[in-house]
Amino acid sequence: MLRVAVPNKGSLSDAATQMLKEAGYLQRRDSRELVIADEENGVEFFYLRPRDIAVYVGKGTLDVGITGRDLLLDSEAPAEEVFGLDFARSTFRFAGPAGDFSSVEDLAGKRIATSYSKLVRAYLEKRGVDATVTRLDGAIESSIRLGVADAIADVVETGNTMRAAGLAPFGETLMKSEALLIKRADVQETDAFDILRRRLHGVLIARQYALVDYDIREDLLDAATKLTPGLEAPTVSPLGREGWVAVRSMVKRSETNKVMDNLYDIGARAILVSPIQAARL
Ligand SMILES: Nc1ncnc2c1ncn2[C@@H]1O[C@H](COP(=O)(O)OP(=O)(O)OP(=O)(O)O)[C@@H](O)[C@H]1O
Ligand SMILES: O=P(O)(O)OC[C@H]1O[C@H](OP(=O)(O)OP(=O)(O)O)[C@H](O)[C@@H]1O
Ligand SMILES: [Mg+2]
Repeated sequence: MLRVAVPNKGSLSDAATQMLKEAGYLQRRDSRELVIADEENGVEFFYLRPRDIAVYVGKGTLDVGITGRDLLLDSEAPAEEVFGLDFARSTFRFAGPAGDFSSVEDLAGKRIATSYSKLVRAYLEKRGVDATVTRLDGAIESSIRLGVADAIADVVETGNTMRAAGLAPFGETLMKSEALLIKRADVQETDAFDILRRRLHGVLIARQYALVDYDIREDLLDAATKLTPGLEAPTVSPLGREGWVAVRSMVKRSETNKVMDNLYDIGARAILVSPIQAARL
């Protein structure tokens, strides 16, 4: 059985479970369950702390897992990114009391609190900045007010948490993170792994793309398919109307309205957009 690590708590947990459900896998119903076997698909899911997932996968105890890129780097475990899963997107930034710092060099000799101490130490070393890094578990933004640190390094999504604590980000972004599918470097390329990878990719495609159908005069087909090239090539079918064809293509969901406007402008009609329920490319 393929052994898969799934986050049991925090920002990654619900979205990871939801994605695996959409990919047709059995998921736990009760958050106290630690392991569940999906016999039909030959996969066993282990629910673990997000921070520990790269460690288990790196050591080879588990074959693959879902975790954040920031957590993977901070673990320094020999696990590899397979692909991004397009959720839990965040950046990782230094921040301090507004006006106190303007660049990373200003951190020399200062105290920095973070939950990602290895990632921060590695970055400071690369930049040649000597500072004291203290690892705390969470609510990092409070550490400055409580006198434990001069600056912090933490996950930023909207920036609301930092702003509410009177802190401002400074210096370049240390990294951009999102949830990832990770694997052990030498994981066996079994059928179950290949199917998991393809199914998750299918969920990503179904979420990111929609189908557009429209009718167009044959002489305008080239112009229309330039607007809707699809992933490989659009499907062009005959239409019961002399000189016209029907086209079906995949378009980015975020671009559907713009594409529909542009198609209409060049003469396409009966333009319909529909969601993709599932995909296997
Ligand atoms: N507000 C957020 N928006 C997007 N991603 C986030 C956010 N907070 C944390 N993450 C991402 O979630 C992962 C951290 O997982 P973890 O479970 O430790 O998060 P958490 O939500 O801080 O959990 P906890 O409840 O234990 O504090 C990282 O990859 C991080 O980039
Ligand atoms: O930029 P924002 O949208 O405000 O999101 C970022 C915040 O979210 C996370 O905290 P979380 O809620 O997980 O609390 P924690 O600090 O206890 O981990 C992260 O550690 C930041 O504090
Ligand atoms: Mg947190």
